[in-house]
This record gives sequence, C-alpha cells and structure tokens, in this order.
Amino acid sequence: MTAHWRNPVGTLLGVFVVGVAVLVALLLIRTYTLAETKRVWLDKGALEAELTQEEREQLLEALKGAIRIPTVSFSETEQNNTALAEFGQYIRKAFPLVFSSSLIQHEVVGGYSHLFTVRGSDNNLQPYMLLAHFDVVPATPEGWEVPPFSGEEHNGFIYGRGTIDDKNCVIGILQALEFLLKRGYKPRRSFYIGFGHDEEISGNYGAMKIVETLQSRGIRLSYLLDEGFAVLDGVIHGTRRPVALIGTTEKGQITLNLSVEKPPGHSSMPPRQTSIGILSEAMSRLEKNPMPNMFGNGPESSTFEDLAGEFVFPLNIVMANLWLFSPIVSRIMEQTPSGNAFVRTTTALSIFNAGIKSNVIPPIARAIVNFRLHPAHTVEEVLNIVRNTIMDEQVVLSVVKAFDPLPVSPYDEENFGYQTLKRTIHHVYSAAPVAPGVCVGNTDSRHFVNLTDSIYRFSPIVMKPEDLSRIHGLNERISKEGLEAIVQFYYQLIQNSDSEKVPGPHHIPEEL
Ligand SMILES: N[C@@H](Cc1ccccc1)C(=O)O
Ligand SMILES: CCCCCC(=O)O
Ligand SMILES: [Zn+2]
Ligand SMILES: [Zn+2]
Repeated sequence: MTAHWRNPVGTLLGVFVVGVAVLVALLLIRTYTLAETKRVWLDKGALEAELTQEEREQLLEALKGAIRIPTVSFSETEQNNTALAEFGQYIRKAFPLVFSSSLIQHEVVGGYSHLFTVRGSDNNLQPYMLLAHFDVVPATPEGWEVPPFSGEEHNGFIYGRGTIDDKNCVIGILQALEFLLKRGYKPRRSFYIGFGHDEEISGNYGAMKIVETLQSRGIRLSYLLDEGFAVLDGVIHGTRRPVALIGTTEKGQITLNLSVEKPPGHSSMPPRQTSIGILSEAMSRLEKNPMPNMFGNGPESSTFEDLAGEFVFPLNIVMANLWLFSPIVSRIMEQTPSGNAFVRTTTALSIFNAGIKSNVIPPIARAIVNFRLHPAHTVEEVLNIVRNTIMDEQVVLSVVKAFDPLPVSPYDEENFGYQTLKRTIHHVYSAAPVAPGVCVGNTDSRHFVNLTDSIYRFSPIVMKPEDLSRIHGLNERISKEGLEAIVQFYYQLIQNSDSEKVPGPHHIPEEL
C-alpha cells in the first residue's frame, strides 16, 4: 500500500488520467442528454394549402405588384407618402375576399397603417396577432442584377427591395387568408393583422397607433408574431441541416449623434485639426475599440445548447458544454458580422456629414453611430463606455433614440404561441429543429410589450449565408418556392392557432 507514495509522478499522472476521463464522460453525458430532449415532434397538423397553378401565378403577381410600389422610408422625417397610400389601394384590389368578408373588420390607422380584426367563433380563446410592415429602406439601381422596384423574376427568384424585409410577409399573410376564405375557412380563435407603414423609421406613427387602438379596446394578445429570425441554412457554422431560430427577445439600440463645431475660415490657413479631423479620430476610436465580449451572459447560450445535437462532431460536444467552451466559441463567432452580433453590443458608423465648400474650413462635422445592445447591456452602460472611449470634450454627444434590450418571451413546453410556431415550422420546413434566439435587428413588435409577454420575431423564409447581406443591401430576393412556403406557413399557422392549447408532443420516428 505504501509503495506508490514513493512515486509521486505516477500518482499525479494517475489522478490526471482519471480527471480527464471524468471530464470527457461529463461532456458526453450532457451532449447526448441535451440532444435527446430537443428532438422535434409532429402531430397531425393543419390542412395544407394545395395551390392550383392559377393560384401560384396569382401569388407571384401579388408580390411583384407590391414590390413595384416604392414605399420608401428615406429618413426619420421623409417617406414616399403617395406610395404608402397607393399600397393601401393595391391590397384592396389584390385580396377581394379579405376586404369583403363579414368576418373581417379593416381599419386604416396612423394615416397609412392597416389593422384587420378577424372574428373567431370561440370568444373564450384569447386572440393572437400577425405583424409585418410594408415600408422599405431606400435602394438605387447600382449593383442590382434587376432594378430594385421592378419586381422582375430572374433565375427563379423575384428580386426587389422588400422581398425579404418585409413585403414578403405582408403579401404572404394576406394571400394565405385569401386562400383560406376561398376554401370556406372560418377561424375559431380571433386574430389581428397589423401592417406598419413606418417600421424602418421607428414605428412611432404606425405600430404605435395600432397599439393605442388595441389598448383603447382593452385587448390582450395570446402571442404576437413579427419579422425577425428565419430558417437558417448554413448560417450557423457546423449545423448539419437548416435550423429555425425564433427571436424570443431583441437587442436594444442607441442611435447616437456626434458633432464637432469649429470656427470657419479660409482653407489656405487651416488649423492643426479641423472639425472633420477631430470627429474622424473619435469615430475611428469607437470602431477600433469594440464593445466587450458578452457571450454567455444572455439568452444566446440557450440557442446553441438547444441546437447542440444539430452540430457535427466535435462541435456538438462543444455547444452542449458552453460552461467550459464559451470563450473559444465566442472568439470564433466574432470573426463574422452576423456571429459578432450575437457576441457583443455592435458599433456601426453609419452617417458622416461635414464641409460646405472645398476652400472653406468646415464649421461643423456631424456623424451618427448605431449601436445594437447585447441583452446583458443597458443604454446607460454603453453610453459610459462610449464617453470613455472618445475621451475628447470637443465631441458633443446627443442621443437621437435609445431603448434597452427587450424582455425575453417565454418558450417553455406549455407556451401556446411558441409551441404553435414550432409546430407550424416543423410542418412547413420538414421538421427543421427550432430554438429560441436573440434577434439582432429591431422590429415594430417592441411596441407591443404591454399587450402580451409572448412576442416572437420569425419570418417564414429560408436564409443562406449570402442572403444576410441582401437585407437593406443589394439584390434582395426571394425564390418562387420560398414565397409559396411563406403562404403555406401562415395558412397552417392560422389553422394551428385555432387549437385551444398546446397539443401533446409526438416524437417523430427515427427514420424520418
Ligand atoms: N428594423 C429596422 C428599423 C428599426 C430600427 C429601430 C427600431 C425598430 C426598427 C432595424 O432594425 O434597423
Ligand atoms: C431581418 C431582421 C429585420 C430587422 C427589422 C428591419 O430591418 O426591418
Ligand atoms: Zn428593415
Ligand atoms: Zn423589417
């Protein structure tokens, strides 16, 4: 018994080997336990929308017509109001059953937004809401394969500003309802449909007015679905198949104005630094000093743990054990713009204006920086970091708009909204696994926090890595099959929402 104490190296080695074996066992047990509990399930589900060829054509034309109306939000104060009004006329013509049904009340709210009340037969069921927006960000033809407001088809895709964000959902919701009414469908659970006309510039006159209208009627919602995440195909590195992320919260935001004022003068006798130079240095400091890595301090961890089983070996073990591996995972994620958005509060230098004439010293330089706050950050904390990074009294800061990260919506097995979305996603997107996530973009849904705690950000579209840059970027497009899947999704979601509560889970057989 005393012999091995004479050999401390052997003992240490023995302890190390046993320790490693225990750690590996722990990693594997957690990996395969998580994978087991997160399997998808299917039940009988809702009727499929078997579209005729004529209906398929009708759907394509409906979106093309919507894209051709340039409902652009140019800035916080300037919109194409003529196009916003024209869009209202357009949908009336394109969806006659929706606008003539005795089950549906339609109202124009805030000047150009639309609110539909669809009356169900069972008043005991709490209503839900489908939200989307029809205003779009600007787009000029440079760099587009197809002019951005032509709505032309190209290689099986419909191109145009708004085909992903967010006219695809506006038309998808209306077309699904039109097809349901055509087939004699009558809802059990009442629901609202809201289309905002100023989402891209804060939603204060669209979504906010819809909220005020519903609040004045004492409405509470079972759940609300807005744009946001999607079915991600190859976007999350290492996933073996498409995965659907449902935004259960969204990041906060600060739109910050920076300005430097200096006396004007003749450019032949310039000061050591002009307002442009001073502001440029401050902006560069912000860009070169990213906000701290917050990965693992917010709900983003549950995204990867819930999807652990979807990753290839050995990533599946890594993702199931973020308690050990999150520093490595976050270092890898911050290498790409979309991954970095999960890891920290992001800093985007988006506007820079200065100068009045080439031979005049610029009296003022102005810039805008757009921060999207990680769920573990607050507006106050980020502003303090910004002040400490700029460290220059000449730079004047003023907050244009700011809000903290949104509350996390429930996503447990009993939550009707989340589980109904999950059930519908499984049917329409061939049992794609579903997980909760932090929506890095902001949406109108943040205005509805007093009407429901169950707010979800999910657009029924499949996004590949190259599609992310199309949002607010070049060559925004959607495939014809993708558009049909959107209609299919809402067609089934509306029916699935007629259930009284979450149907019991049925595990799909292994062979599927
Ligand atoms: N959805 C757009 C516009 C927006 C900004 C801020 C709040 C809400 C919406 C974005 O995320 O940039
Ligand atoms: C895809 C995420 C969209 C964010 C909201 C917007 O830009 O309209
Ligand atoms: Zn947008
Ligand atoms: Zn949008």
